[in-house]
Amino acid sequence: MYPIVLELKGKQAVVVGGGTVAFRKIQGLLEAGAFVQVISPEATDEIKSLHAANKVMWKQKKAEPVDYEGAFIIFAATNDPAANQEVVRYAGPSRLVNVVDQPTLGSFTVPAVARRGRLVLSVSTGGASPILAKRIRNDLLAAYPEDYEAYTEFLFYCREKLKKWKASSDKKQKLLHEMLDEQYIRSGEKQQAFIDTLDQKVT
Ligand SMILES: C[C@@]1(CC(=O)O)c2cc3[nH]c(cc4nc(cc5[nH]c(cc(n2)[C@H]1CCC(=O)O)[C@@](C)(CC(=O)O)[C@@H]5CCC(=O)O)C(CC(=O)O)=C4CCC(=O)O)c(CCC(=O)O)c3CC(=O)O
Ligand SMILES: NC(=O)C1=CN([C@@H]2O[C@H](COP(=O)(O)OP(=O)(O)OC[C@H]3O[C@@H](n4cnc5c(N)ncnc54)[C@H](O)[C@@H]3O)[C@@H](O)[C@H]2O)C=CC1
Repeated sequence: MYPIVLELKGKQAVVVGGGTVAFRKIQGLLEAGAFVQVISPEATDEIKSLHAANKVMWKQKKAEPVDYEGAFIIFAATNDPAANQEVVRYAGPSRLVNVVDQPTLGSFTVPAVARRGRLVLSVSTGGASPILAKRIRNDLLAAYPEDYEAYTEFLFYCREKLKKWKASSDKKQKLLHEMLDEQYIRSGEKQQAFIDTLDQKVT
C-alpha cells in the first residue's frame, strides 16, 4: 500500500451506483472539489438532491464503457458484483479505480478521513476493519480540534512568506520551528503578532 494525497479540484470522477456507499464516496469527492458524474438506474434521495442542486450530474441508466471516457478516477459502487467487475474491465489497467465490494480488483481503497483545513489525516486498516478506521478517525478529530484549521492556514501563510525571504537557511529554520510553538495553536492574536513581525522582515 502506498498512500498519496490526490489533487481532485476540477477533475472528473465517475461513480457507478447510486446507493448509500456511493453517496459516501460522492461526499468525499465533492469535499475535494471534483466534478462528479453518477451513473445508476436508481439513486438515494440524498444523491437526487445533489443532482437537483447541480452539485453532481446523474445519468439515470446502467453503466456503459463510454461513461468512463475522460474519467480521472472511477468508483465501482453498485450492489452487483458482476457490474462492479465490468467497471474494472472497461476502465483498463492505468486508471484509478475503487471497487467497494471486491477491493483487490481495484487500484486503491478509500481511507477514513479527518479534515482540519489543510491538515488531512487519513486512516486505513488495509481492509481489516473499516469501523476501526472510522473510530481512529474520530479519535484524531478529538486530538486535533477545529483550531487546527486556522492554525494550518497560519502555518501555510508564514511558510510561503519565509520561502520568499532572502535570508540564511538557519534564520528561516529558526522561524519555521518557532511558529510551531503551542501558543499559536489556539490564539488568533498571537498568530497575527507573529505574522506582523514576519511581514516586517520579509517585504
Ligand atoms: C476495502 C474498502 C474499500 C473501499 O471502499 O475503498 C472497504 C470495503 C468494505 N467495507 C465494507 C463494510 C463497511 N464499510 C464501512 C465504512 C467505511 N468503509 C470505508 C473504506 C473501505 N471499505 C475500504 C477499506 C478501509 C480500511 O482498510 O480501513 C471507509 C473507511 C471510507 C469510505 O467508505 O468513505 C468508511 C468509514 C468512514 C466513514 O464513515 O467516513 C462500514 C461501517 C459504516 O458504514 O459505518 C461497513 C460495515 C461494517 C463492516 O463490514 O466492517 C465491506 C463489506 C460489505 C458487505 O458486507 O457486503 C467491504 C468489502 C470488503 O471488505 O471486502
Ligand atoms: N466499501 C464500503 O465502504 C462498503 C461496501 N459495501 C458494499 O457496497 C455495495 C453497495 O452498497 P449500498 O450502496 O449500500 O447498496 P444499495 O443497494 O443501496 O445501492 C446499490 C446501487 O447500485 C445501483 N446499480 C445496480 N446495478 C447497477 C449497474 N449495473 N450500473 C449502475 N448502477 C447499478 C443501484 O441502482 C443502486 O443505486 C454492497 O453490495 C456491499 O457489498 C457495503 C458497505 C460498505
